[in-house]
Amino acid sequence: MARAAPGTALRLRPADGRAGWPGQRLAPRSGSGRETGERSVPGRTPRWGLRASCHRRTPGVQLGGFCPETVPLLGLALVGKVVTVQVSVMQIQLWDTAGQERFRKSMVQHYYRNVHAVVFVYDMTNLASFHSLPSWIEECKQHLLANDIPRILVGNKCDLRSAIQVPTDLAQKFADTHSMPLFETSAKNPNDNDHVEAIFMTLAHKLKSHKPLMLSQPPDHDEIHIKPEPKPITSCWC
Ligand SMILES: Nc1nc2c(ncn2[C@@H]2O[C@H](COP(=O)(O)OP(=O)(O)OP(=O)(O)O)[C@@H](O)[C@H]2O)c(=O)[nH]1
Repeated sequence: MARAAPGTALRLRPADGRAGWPGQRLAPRSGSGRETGERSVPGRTPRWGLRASCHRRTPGVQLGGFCPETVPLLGLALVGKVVTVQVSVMQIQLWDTAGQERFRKSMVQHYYRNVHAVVFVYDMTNLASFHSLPSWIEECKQHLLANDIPRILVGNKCDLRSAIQVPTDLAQKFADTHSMPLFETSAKNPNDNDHVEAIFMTLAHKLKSHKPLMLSQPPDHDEIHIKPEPKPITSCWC
């Protein structure tokens, strides 16, 4: 979602693969025909765990698993996911960008085109990542993302309790100031997988109510049926 701040941009596209989506151009096809892939684009301070959250680089995987990635992302990672929101089906593309500045410059314009939502991700064990959030919000503004598109704030690595540098009340205050729900989670802790998924389901709900980009096709597989919208929490799920 602007790179979720650091982070991830979400685009919705019809499941029938109609033209006009950047991901079509960029993403290799998986066996199922769903798109997953990666390409270069902007990012944030590296090593915040966004990739692990998005379970990138593995076509067809579910959101929420942990990828013990140790190599910095050099470009853009794209994860496709089909979700069912109430009676609607939508395909979500999560665009994870490189954390390193030098990989961001050339792709930044493309990256912000047709973004429908933003997940701002910071590393709870890295205060600098939290402090850079305003610059990511500003970057979204500069690229003309509408102020009212769905945005959420995610603190990752809450499993590293003894290393936490960003207290929940500080993050909550920031989230309130910017009218975003706050989630604190761990991409690593297997018990948190559902919670990571719940975060994206919250976003799906927000997207549904924000823009009726629902699909008419029934899903074939790899779908999530969701119930009432998960509530953001302000405490660690570990
Ligand atoms: N303990 C713990 N480690 C995590 C978690 N999420 C990610 N990591 C680790 O943090 C490192 C960075 O994770 P990535 O997902 O690659 O981070 P990134 O923000 O995408 O980094 P770039 O690819 O450089 O943009 C990896 O070694 C992950 O294994 C988490 O929730 N808990």
